[in-house]
Amino acid sequence: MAQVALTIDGLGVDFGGFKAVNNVSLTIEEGELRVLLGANGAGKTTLMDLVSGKTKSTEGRVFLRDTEITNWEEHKIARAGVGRKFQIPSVFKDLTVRRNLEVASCRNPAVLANLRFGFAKEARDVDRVLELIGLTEEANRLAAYLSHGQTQWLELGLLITQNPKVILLDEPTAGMTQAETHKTSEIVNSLKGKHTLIVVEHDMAFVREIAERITVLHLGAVLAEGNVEEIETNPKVREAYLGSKGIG
Ligand SMILES: Nc1ncnc2c1ncn2[C@@H]1O[C@H](COP(=O)(O)OP(=O)(O)OP(=O)(O)O)[C@@H](O)[C@H]1O
Repeated sequence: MAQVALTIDGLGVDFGGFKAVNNVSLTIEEGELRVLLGANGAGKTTLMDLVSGKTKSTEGRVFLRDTEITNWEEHKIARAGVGRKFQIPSVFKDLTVRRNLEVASCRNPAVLANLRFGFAKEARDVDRVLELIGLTEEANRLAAYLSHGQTQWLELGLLITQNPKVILLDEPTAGMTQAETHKTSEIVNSLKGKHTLIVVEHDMAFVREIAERITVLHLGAVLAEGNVEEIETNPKVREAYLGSKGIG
């Protein structure tokens, strides 16, 4: 049986009487890619905030593998292995793409340990990530000259380099062109099995390209869980999330 990467158990938050997230339970396995879907205000971002420690929960528990991380400080949760990509990139614009990744890899203690044996492994790690995010040809360009999509991919690369146990991606295709969105789906698909990801996304075309298991949130609670077909044909989902228009 696959090892569990993240367990969310009865998690919730009460904002002065309003439960933005209400008794949510999820189990994410190692190497799994889970999509979180839901209409505006369903509680997706708040759930990510509760997992990453940005917001403190008022009920329930969160475990990273076997370690309970409920309501730890945000930086401590990040250090324990929950990596989060926000829409606003934090790349160093006056460094090259490669240098950005090298700097990120030096923040990773495992890579630092390897430096004792020379830089070969670090360089290999950076090359691997460059390939994963499709920026090998841009390696020596300054990050300032990257397109919006490329900057987002580099940001994802910075996260991957730090090798978190779980990666949280909040609307990774926001503001992207169709071509960039498609390339993002290829990148995300290539991460499957190697990294554990939770992806919050609205764009159904993108979701169809990447999704294995989908959890649908509605009014702060889990409404349904299943594969793309099960979700698209689920009457409760169609009614709650999609109105009469259907998914897409
Ligand atoms: N700090 C807060 N205090 C009070 N209400 C909040 C707070 N943060 C979020 N909410 C409310 O909780 C609900 C869930 O918001 P959330 O941003 O998690 O939804 P979402 O599913 O991510 O939506 P979107 O797709 O629009 O980003 C919303 O009604 C929002 O107004």
